[in-house]
Amino acid sequence: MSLVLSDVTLTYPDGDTRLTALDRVSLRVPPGSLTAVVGPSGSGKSSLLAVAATLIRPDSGQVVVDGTDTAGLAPAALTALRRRSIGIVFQQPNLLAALTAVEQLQVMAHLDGRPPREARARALDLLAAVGLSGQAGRRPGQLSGGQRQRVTIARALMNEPRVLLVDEPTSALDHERGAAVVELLAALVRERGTAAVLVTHDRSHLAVADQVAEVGDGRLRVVTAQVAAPAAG
Ligand SMILES: Nc1ncnc2c1ncn2[C@@H]1O[C@H](COP(=O)(O)OP(=O)(O)OP(=O)(O)O)[C@@H](O)[C@H]1O
Repeated sequence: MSLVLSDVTLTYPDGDTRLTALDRVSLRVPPGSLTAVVGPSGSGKSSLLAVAATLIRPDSGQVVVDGTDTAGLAPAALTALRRRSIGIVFQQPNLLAALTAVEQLQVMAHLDGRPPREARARALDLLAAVGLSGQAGRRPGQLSGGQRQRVTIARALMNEPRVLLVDEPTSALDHERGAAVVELLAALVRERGTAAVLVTHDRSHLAVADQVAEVGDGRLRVVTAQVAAPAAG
């Protein structure tokens, strides 16, 4: 199992008391599968992703990424695990304005200390995989919204993460382009054996998911579990 959350509780300070954002949440995401997370605004979806990304430590419960229990890790080890094993795609494509598409990906490999020549070849392959071979030399200002979001997905996959966390990647796109991005995401994670979690408000995206989890009042309920646990990874 690439990502396991067990009995995770997360609270935030709220005046004199605490607000429970996640209440004993458990979720298992196998390699090569996509789990969609849906729920109303304020139900805890982003909190769930932040905990899975090890950006926030829960009050209690366990977060296991690629077999490593993150609870006991010091900040430096946590950063290394995150860089190596977790890819994150945010709602808004946060690309660097001055860099071309291929350079956006190369930066990730550079941060991870990978050789530049190998990184460039891999970056070009990934851009081809997301349908952008012709746009590798373009800067964000020369790309459409859907193309920019594809670059962020390719970038998140650059260091071959075991876990990919995606927060509402299509909120800036029209329905058709949004559906294309989500279908591409599902195909990529299956092909690469990545365990992906996709937060979405668009129920039409649920059709491509292997597992659908619904959050409400901090609780999480897996409403469909069709995950056949592919052998890869
Ligand atoms: N840093 C914080 N401090 C205090 N409360 C917070 C903080 N972040 C989130 N919350 C609260 O925790 C709850 C869950 O928030 P979260 O952002 O996880 O929901 P969400 O489902 O992602 O919402 P949306 O769909 O609107 O993005 C909300 O009640 C929110 O107000």
